[in-house]
Amino acid sequence: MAYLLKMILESANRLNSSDYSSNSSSSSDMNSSDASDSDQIIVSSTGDFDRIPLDVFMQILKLLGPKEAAKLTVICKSWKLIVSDNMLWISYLQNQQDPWDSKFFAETNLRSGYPLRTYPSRMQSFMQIYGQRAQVPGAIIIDGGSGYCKFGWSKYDSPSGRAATFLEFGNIESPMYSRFRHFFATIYSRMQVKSTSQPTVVSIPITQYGNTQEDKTARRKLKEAIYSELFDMNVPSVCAVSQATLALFAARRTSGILVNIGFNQTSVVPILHGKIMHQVGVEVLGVGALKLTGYLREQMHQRNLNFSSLYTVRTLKENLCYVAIDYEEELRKDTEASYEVPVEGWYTLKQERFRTGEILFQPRIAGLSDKGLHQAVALCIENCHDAGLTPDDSWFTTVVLAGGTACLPGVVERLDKELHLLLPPAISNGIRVIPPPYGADSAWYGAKLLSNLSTFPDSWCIKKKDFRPKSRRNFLW
Ligand SMILES: Nc1ncnc2c1ncn2[C@@H]1O[C@H](COP(=O)(O)OP(=O)(O)OP(=O)(O)O)[C@@H](O)[C@H]1O
Repeated sequence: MAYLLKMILESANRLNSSDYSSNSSSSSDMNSSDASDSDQIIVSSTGDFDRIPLDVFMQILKLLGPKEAAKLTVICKSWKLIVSDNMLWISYLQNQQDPWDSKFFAETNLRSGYPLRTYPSRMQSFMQIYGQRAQVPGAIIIDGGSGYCKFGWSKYDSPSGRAATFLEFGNIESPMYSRFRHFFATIYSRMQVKSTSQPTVVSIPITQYGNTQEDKTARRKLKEAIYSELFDMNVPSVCAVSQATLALFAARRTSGILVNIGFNQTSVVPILHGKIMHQVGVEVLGVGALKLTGYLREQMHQRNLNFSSLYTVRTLKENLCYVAIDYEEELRKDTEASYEVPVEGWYTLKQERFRTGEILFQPRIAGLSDKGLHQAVALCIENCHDAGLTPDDSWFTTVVLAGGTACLPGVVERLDKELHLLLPPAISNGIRVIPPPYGADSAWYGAKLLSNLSTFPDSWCIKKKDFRPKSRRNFLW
């Protein structure tokens, strides 16, 4: 094997250093090569290598790695055909750190930007895609949740920082220019990057849900404010996409119902081909992470369980609480369990463990008048059905959860069960509830998919010179 590798490399190097070398830089080859465009050298075989079975040949190429393999395309047409094999480049992409499924989803569904177009009829070869991805500059990703902001560099595995939005930046749900500026400037400074250095991808909060002209104007202004502020900071190109859409992309879907159990509220968002269907209706519930923490705190007070900060309550919620599949039955069980909170010590919870999450489905337990989560999702599904936007119903039968609270054990199963009970079988049979793809960081990961696309930034970002706000600076906030 080592001998074969050596022979291949030698023959490639010989040819690379001869006449062909002028146009053989590995990355440009990868970008420009196409199985049909090498007319200069027409050789019908790979010479002595013809005797090697193709699968062995492929194994050798896999061992050589993408850089060396790319050089081999200049040897002759036969080599080029073999080396351009999609499966070979797929295997190189699979060997990289990000999950292959997500990369494949992104390259086949998100390459075009809006409007989304699904390939692969006009798909480029994976060799070209590999080369283009290698050259993508990457981006700063900022997902400014109303409770917690997640930020980081798109080429990293996960967000490099998280910050409590309400403590550090004020409430960005009422975004004034100065708040935006302070918010973005703080993040760039935390990341120790210049705003001018990279494109920035920002999640747009799920606000202004309605379909009135006022709602549309408010949404447009919010988006324009984000772009304006970042361009004022000389960010070279900017992409702002809804937090809900990004979370759906993270689940490798472009259509479905995205249920974000957020910090202050829960939003049920119908999305078709990456666009929020405001005309169908976004359902909003006043129950979110903060209410769950508050309700657990109340129950702990009632049982005289002392704690010095809300951090303790939150930690217990995240580590002991769950959602029961059958609430009444759970009340009859012994559900006692303990957890040690650093510094504070051991705590034992009983029914609080499942009563806390139950307010998602029965808000009245905590004195709230909202609909239950399952009722809001069922209503959204029925609205999608009635709207008849597509010939079949498949787009809205996938329900994707997002947000930290959606990580509570049992939420997926309970929602699935309740939806099957509420909806007629004709609709409920196809329903599938999907857990949050990356927990509280789902939107951040959706933005990461966009930022590493072979077509990024051109397909998704706007450059400063192309930005034409309708009402620059003339905003209400
Ligand atoms: N495993 C878990 N179980 C239960 N709750 C969790 C878990 N992980 C995180 N959370 C809760 O999720 C909340 C933060 O959620 P998230 O980061 O999705 O909010 P956000 O993005 O700021 O909200 P929004 O979507 O409204 O902007 C916190 O209250 C945290 O306690």
